[in-house]
Amino acid sequence: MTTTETAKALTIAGSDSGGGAGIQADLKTFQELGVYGMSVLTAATAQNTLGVQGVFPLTAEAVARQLDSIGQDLTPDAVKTGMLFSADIIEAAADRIAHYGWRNLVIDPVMVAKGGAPLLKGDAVVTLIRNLLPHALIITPNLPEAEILTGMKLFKAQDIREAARRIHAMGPDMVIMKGGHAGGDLARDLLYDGTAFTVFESPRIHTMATHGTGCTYSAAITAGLAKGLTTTGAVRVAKDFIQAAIEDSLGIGSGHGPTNHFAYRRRRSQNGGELT
Ligand SMILES: Nc1ncnc2c1ncn2[C@@H]1O[C@H](COP(=O)(O)OP(=O)(O)OP(=O)(O)O)[C@@H](O)[C@H]1O
Ligand SMILES: Cc1ncc(CO)c(N)n1
Repeated sequence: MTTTETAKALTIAGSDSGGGAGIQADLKTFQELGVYGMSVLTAATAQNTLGVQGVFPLTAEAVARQLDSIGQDLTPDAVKTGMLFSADIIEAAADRIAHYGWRNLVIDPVMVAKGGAPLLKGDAVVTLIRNLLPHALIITPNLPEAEILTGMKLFKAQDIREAARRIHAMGPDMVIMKGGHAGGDLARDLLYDGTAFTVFESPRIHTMATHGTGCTYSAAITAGLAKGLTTTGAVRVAKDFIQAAIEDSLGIGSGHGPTNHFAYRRRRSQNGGELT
């Protein structure tokens, strides 16, 4: 991106009709961080704060055509993937990402919704590893996803570090092991760049309103990369963004409510700060 251009980010993900996760969370986050958002839809989900009531995937052809429409006219400065659902959609996405040479790829390896509904078919995990991970700048697994990727059980800190090393060996330049699912007073994320570990942590908030935290966090990282931040800078902003979004919850719905995508920008403007 040159300084005169608007930063553009693309999300390749599923729709959450409830608006808290998926494409909707990604586009809201891009917008809040001052980045022009584009979207390639992989599936519609019938979903609310109570759970997932239905999953309706698009064909791989429909995904490939959307990617071509972007690639033939609009070059994203950063790209993220979320719910990809099936092996053939992953193949189409990996093929088009490689074809257009898109950089700054963030993979959120979405597998299961918080209520337990599968968002990735079991037989697609191997395709995700083989076809998509080698193109990634960053992958952001939560602990259950990291367990599926590595076949390990992740209870101890040293095992989480070993899992990060193994996922790094699958191809991404960097791995962020997210700590939302771990216990303890801190929500601690671990960034591994193939050499060293960097810890990003914040006080854990006790709330039901954590629907879409992973989507929002990886979208905020993607927005930062699109604007030309370093990886560490993008993760730092994303951590502040998700912390504010969980803290200032909206009280929407009667189940696991969405996070507050306005919160980070509101706080920045109240403090007289510029957006980073
Ligand atoms: N209760 C919490 N308090 C503070 N931070 C949290 C909390 N839960 C999650 N986070 C942070 O939110 C980000 C996303 O992590 P998480 O592990 O929840 O992702 P996820 O399980 O993929 O989310 P989802 O599947 O709902 O999209 C991480 O930075 C994590 O540390
Ligand atoms: C569409 C969609 N993508 C991702 C998630 C994971 O939070 C979800 N619940 N729904």
